[in-house]
Amino acid sequence: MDKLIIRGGKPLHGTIRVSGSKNAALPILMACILPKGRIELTNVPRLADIRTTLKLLNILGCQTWFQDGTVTVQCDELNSHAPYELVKTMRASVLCLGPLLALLGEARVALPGGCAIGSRPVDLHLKGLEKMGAKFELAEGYINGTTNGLKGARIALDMPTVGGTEHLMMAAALADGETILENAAREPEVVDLANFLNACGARVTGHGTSVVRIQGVSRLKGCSYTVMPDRIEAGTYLAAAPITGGELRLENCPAAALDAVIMKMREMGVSIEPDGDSVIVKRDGELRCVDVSTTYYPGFPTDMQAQIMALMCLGKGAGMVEENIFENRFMHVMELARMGADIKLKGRTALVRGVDRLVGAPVMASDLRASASLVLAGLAAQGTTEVQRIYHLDRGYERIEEKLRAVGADIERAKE
Ligand SMILES: CC(=O)N[C@H]1[C@@H](OP(=O)(O)OP(=O)(O)OC[C@H]2O[C@@H](n3ccc(=O)[nH]c3=O)[C@H](O)[C@@H]2O)O[C@H](CO)[C@@H](O)[C@@H]1O
Ligand SMILES: C=C(OP(=O)(O)O)C(=O)O
Repeated sequence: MDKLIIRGGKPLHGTIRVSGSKNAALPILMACILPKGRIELTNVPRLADIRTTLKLLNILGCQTWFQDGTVTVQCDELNSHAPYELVKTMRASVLCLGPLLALLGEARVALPGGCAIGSRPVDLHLKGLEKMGAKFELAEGYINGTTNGLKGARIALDMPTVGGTEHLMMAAALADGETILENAAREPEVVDLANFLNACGARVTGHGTSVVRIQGVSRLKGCSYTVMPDRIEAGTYLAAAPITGGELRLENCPAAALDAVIMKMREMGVSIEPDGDSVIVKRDGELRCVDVSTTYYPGFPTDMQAQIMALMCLGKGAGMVEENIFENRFMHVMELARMGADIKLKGRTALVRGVDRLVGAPVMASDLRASASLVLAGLAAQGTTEVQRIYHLDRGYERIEEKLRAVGADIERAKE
């Protein structure tokens, strides 16, 4: 297992290019099952989750090639079994269920894993597919699904689930008739998937609003498509400049998709100025603690909660961080405390009181964004921080230590 060793206290200066979005690329790759014909995706990040997805596509019968950020996929003969070994590491792999049902009328997909941040059921995915005419049995950790043909339906989601909205959009793309998704997720990655499906010949409208309409078509064709930049990777580097007292230019930064994060950071005393497709970020006076409450897009994203908390650890005053999406997404709190942070946890809320300094310590990464918050804290801390179990980080951050080293961080990867 790898760990990161960070000797902190060095202000970061320079340019970081934001990679393609993991959370857009994963569902788009799963949707590559649907079209007949070759698909070329550019701006795909080199991440553990992408490699896992490509392996899963191979097992499902697709041919894949991945070079220099471009993935080519061709799926001719499909088979319907997604095994536990691959699905367990990555929740997004459950998204192959709907496309397989649409194309083959049957699918056997292991119940998914993913980050340990809550129970993360897929009941809304299954309920929606059932409304479209699928039947499911759960046995031995597998979802066994069958259908005599998916049919368009009106589906009102109990909550605007991102994966659920994506899953049902994919299945509906080849269903018979119109599907209307109400209370749909509005996240930019949902919009990116809809744009990809439309580039393949699907008829999706309303994406980016809470009512998405999908008029089923009989077949989809191949296409070329560029994946959107990663708003959460960008947000993490937005925090890296002020936490170290440096100044960064982030190229290819999806600023519009980061509105809520940028507004909060400005409230904290961070200057973020757009410059074409880049932003320039630095501290603007003293850092201040603020209140943050995670919610659905366009609100403050849960995937940035741990990183903004790391930044608040060094702010003046106190602020409340409320986590409203996942019930167990505060695993970074204990680790940040080991570095000298003052955080009190009560249920879904963390009270952060800013301290003058953090001190390096050995810490354990528990999930993807918790790991990112520990790296940020380590960059700012005095002394050496060792972040253990960084395989979580490798799921979502492309070449993180290279990118940070290039802007002046003292960070290296070593074996645990
Ligand atoms: C690969 C990917 O894109 N992951 C993102 C996606 O995850 P994911 O798609 O899993 O997140 P959802 O929006 O589905 O989950 C939101 C909430 O709904 C609950 N829920 C969801 C589905 C369901 O069938 N039943 C149910 O109860 C979940 O447990 C959670 O509490 O959106 C999350 C919320 O923005 C992000 O944190 C993840 O980074
Ligand atoms: C929680 C995340 O990913 P996943 O849904 O793949 O576990 C994330 O990207 O922060």
